Amino acid sequence: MSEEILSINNLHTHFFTDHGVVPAVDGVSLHVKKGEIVGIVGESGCGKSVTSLSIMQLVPTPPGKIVDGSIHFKGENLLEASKRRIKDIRGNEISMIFQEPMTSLDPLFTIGNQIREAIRIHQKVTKKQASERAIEMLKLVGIPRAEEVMNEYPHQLSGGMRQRVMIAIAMACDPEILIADEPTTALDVTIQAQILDLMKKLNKEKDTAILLITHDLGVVAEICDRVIVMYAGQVVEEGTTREILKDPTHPYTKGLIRSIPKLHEKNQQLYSIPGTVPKPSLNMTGCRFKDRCEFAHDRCFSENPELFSLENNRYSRCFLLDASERKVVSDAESNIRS
Ligand SMILES: Nc1ncnc2c1ncn2[C@@H]1O[C@H](COP(=O)(O)OP(=O)(O)OP(=O)(O)O)[C@@H](O)[C@H]1O
Repeated sequence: MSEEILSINNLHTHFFTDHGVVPAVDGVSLHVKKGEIVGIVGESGCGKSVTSLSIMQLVPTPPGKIVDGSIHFKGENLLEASKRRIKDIRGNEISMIFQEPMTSLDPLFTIGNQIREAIRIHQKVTKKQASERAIEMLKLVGIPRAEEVMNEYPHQLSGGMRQRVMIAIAMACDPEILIADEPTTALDVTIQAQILDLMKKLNKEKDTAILLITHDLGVVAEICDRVIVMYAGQVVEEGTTREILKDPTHPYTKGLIRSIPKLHEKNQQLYSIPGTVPKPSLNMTGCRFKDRCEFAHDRCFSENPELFSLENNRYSRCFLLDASERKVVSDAESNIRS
């Protein structure tokens, strides 16, 4: 697991609206290796979806525009690639699945039709060969009665089954990387667990890298090797899932972890981070999280911290990480707890 296949550097994607410029993605860098599962996590409005849409150049233009940065896929800068090349990569080398499969599937066409179509766009195969591949894919994603389901319409399937179909379509051309934007959010927990298991299985069997976008750290904990925490258009923390969950350094990550309900605690008081994610704007000053941060001090209001590099390939955007100030975090925390 070493070859880097996706590399985003200093990406800036803006929306030019009547109310001003929204820097939805503001200097994001992220890297995905072959076979790796990387999670992008953050609350609604943090810029997760716009980051993933930027990769496939699916940001609505206008009002959106990638204004700076680079996106390399296996060494090729996608921002310099032709429209034809991007179309060829989409659904072939890089596939995407979204939250609500009903809106991605066409209600007027059978499941078989839609998978066959997805295969034939990218591969020179006969209709019969495409049908065989489609059935093989439906079986791979655990759809019972695959042959019959080929002739059914999306509304005849449950939400979980529709999401499996979407994964089958996404995986039909053996992509190098699957971008999954909140793939389990619309599903109930047991189905959610099955879909995550399926993604894990496909990742293992096919060595497909997965970029998983979610607001749910519980989902990240289930399947991701590494996690990138986004806040108001920027990366605020990055590291292995294990390290981040065990020892989060950014107050936002700490808040997200505190918000995960504990299974075995009776009468627990559910925690939520006070306030909401600010709408990004070009004239924001200071740390973006300062208004919701219990540790914010003067410097946080005047200066936006850089993404500091820590040990073990970890990164965090917080002044409290300075050796002396780090102590302040622990002191403040122990005061709060006592
Ligand atoms: N078409 C658009 N026009 C203007 N602003 C937009 C547009 N699309 C997204 N934004 C803004 O970009 C920012 C990032 O949005 P994005 O959808 O990437 O967030 P997210 O973290 O994926 O949230 P969610 O989980 O709700 O999808 C938000 O402030 C959002 O309002």
